Amino acid sequence: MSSRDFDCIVIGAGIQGSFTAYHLAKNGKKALLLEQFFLPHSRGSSHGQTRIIRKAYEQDFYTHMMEECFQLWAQLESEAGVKLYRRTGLLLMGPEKGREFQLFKSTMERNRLPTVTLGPADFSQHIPNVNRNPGDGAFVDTTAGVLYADRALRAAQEVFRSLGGVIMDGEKVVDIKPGPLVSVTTASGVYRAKSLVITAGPWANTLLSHTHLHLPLQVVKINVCYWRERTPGAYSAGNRFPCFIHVEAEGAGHHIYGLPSNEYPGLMKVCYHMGSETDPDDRDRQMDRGDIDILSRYITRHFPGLVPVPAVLESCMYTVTPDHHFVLDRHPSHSNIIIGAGFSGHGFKFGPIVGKVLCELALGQVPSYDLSPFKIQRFSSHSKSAL
Ligand SMILES: Cc1cc2nc3c(=O)[nH]c(=O)nc-3n(C[C@H](O)[C@H](O)[C@H](O)COP(=O)(O)OP(=O)(O)OC[C@H]3O[C@@H](n4cnc5c(N)ncnc54)[C@H](O)[C@@H]3O)c2cc1C
Ligand SMILES: O=C(O)[C@@H]1CCCCN1
Repeated sequence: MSSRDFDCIVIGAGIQGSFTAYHLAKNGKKALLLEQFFLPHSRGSSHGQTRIIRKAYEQDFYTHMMEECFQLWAQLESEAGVKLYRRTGLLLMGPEKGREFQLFKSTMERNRLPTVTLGPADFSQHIPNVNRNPGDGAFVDTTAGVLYADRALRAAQEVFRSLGGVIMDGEKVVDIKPGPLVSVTTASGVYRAKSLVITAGPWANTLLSHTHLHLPLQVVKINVCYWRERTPGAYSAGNRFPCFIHVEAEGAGHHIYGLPSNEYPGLMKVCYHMGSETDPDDRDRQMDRGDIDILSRYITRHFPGLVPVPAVLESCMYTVTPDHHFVLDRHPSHSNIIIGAGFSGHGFKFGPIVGKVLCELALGQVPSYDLSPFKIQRFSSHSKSAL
């Protein structure tokens, strides 16, 4: 094999591509991970200090993946010798009789997951400094917590490299030629491989256009807001304050969620689970702050211990599918091109499993999980394949 020939090429060194490369290397494959920007960078979806990890989901298929996923995160922690997970628990709140709250609750019950239900009387004892809505139900997913995202991305890439994997950063893919050997062109030349995995985050459709496939993906900019505690530590991980998700919160069309103060002492991250459409190459031209207004009102009402003006603002992007489920599938016309896309703002925690199944697909193996919820076919009325 020449230095430009690989068993598999992965395009995009976000969390999904990095874990795919990691699993390929663990399988003894010669893998190349190509990234358009110099690493690390803050232009995609995987940067930043923290993400939520949880088993609480509306659908069983996500909950089922999390069992092994927690183990794989722990394995990466020990391989890289770095702490990636902090257990905090996750408070799930929402109208008790509402559809979403009931879906979360029933998944927890059906799967017998460790849960603490908080009635109105226990709530303020366990969750101080939060004004609960009358009529809201609340429970805690006790194994949930925080993942240290930047560290995790670096760790997956380091282990990949230590296993002989090659990462080429600052190398933007400008063309893909499908075939039994796929050719991938960057400014530095042409690479070839038996299979190709495309994990390009917000740029998925730009890359897929070289293969005449278009997926119904919406790219949105997320304002990542940190709010100052009036009393430092009032909502801190050290004081056992949990992550939270508030579903169907009044006046908000999408979830509002937060992580305890931890990475930036004295600041709690509280965000809106949606944003406004953006071009990933021009992200910060999108200046919509309607979400911040919603959050300020929410914080005034529910988190009296936070100053309701963001102290720190960062930016990130979601790539959203119509049903908010991922795309984990083979290309409909080229079976050796594998697509991981549309992680819809909740894909980070699944990185180790997404990487595992994309690696399995790339190697022609039967995937370890039922991937039917993630098939491209479900968009048949949306996707335009010119082939
Ligand atoms: C604010 C925010 C909060 C979130 N919270 C959570 C959470 O609490 N829990 C959770 O589980 N998930 C969460 N997520 C979602 C999670 O972070 C994403 O689902 C995940 O990071 C997506 O990773 P990715 O690898 O698909 O994309 P990316 O990280 O965007 O990676 C794609 C990579 O491909 C590269 N690329 C693109 N085009 C090319 C090209 N032509 N050539 C070479 N390289 C290319 C890009 O530069 C990029 O590095 C959150 C996301 C955001 C934005
Ligand atoms: O994936 C998660 O756990 C969070 C939930 C809230 C919105 C952002 N993503």
